[in-house]
Amino acid sequence: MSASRVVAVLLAGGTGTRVGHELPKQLLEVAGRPVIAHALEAFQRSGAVDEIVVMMTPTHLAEVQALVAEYGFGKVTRVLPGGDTRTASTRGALEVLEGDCLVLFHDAARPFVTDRIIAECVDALRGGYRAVTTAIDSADTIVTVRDGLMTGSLDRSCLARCQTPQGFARTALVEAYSLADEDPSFTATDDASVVARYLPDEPIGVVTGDARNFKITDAVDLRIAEALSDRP
Ligand SMILES: Nc1ccn([C@@H]2O[C@H](COP(=O)(O)OP(=O)(O)OP(=O)(O)O)[C@@H](O)[C@H]2O)c(=O)n1
Ligand SMILES: C[C@](O)(CO)[C@H](O)COP(=O)(O)O
Repeated sequence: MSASRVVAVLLAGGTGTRVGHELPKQLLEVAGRPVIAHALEAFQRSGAVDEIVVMMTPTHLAEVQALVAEYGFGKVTRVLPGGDTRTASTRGALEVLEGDCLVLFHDAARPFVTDRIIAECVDALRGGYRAVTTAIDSADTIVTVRDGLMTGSLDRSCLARCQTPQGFARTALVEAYSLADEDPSFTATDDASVVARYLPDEPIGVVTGDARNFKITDAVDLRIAEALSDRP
């Protein structure tokens, strides 16, 4: 097992357009505290994590700095402005991280990440994987749609729905993003897919996720989160 330090990066640079509030969704309250505070609490509590960096919507850095102080999240070393896209926020974090650290990227919009998931992601990296994603089975059949018409369906036995954290040896993710820089058609909605695409020989471990670790995406998800927080 390597002794590399583990940095959790909370990706909180979005504005939450689909939720539709004026405040970014990660600052909206669920069970009496901001969504991002729930996620921060999990990484603060985890014995597997040494340091936390937050990539926040540039216009709302002060709110996060204030809540870090209020809740005493002592592992948070930096609250930095996120980029225009999720991957730009990831790149921003990679620019400030150094050395052979292990990095867990987590959506601040997933408040109910569990201790087990965090620990298993770190174990997988310490066990030798240079990339790992959290994922759960899909209960739904996934189909392809074009121009409003269903064009086919995918074999569900080899599909999974990605959650976060996604973890990496820092150097592996830097390498993948450097190759992505040379691709004019680059787009991605998560980080593990960047490794899958640009470092195809790199095995990517899969940690079993949890239905509670869902992403607050639409307004209804705030109500679901509120209900779940009453029933652990
Ligand atoms: N420029 C961005 C965009 C998103 N994120 C973060 O990535 C996670 C997943 O993104 P998403 O759910 O799409 O959040 P938003 O971009 O805020 O939502 P929307 O797409 O509805 O605007 C969130 O924690 C979000 O804050 C980020 O760090 N930087
Ligand atoms: C990273 C992610 O949460 C994995 O499911 C997802 O891809 C983020 O997508 P979003 O459109 O930025 O919410």
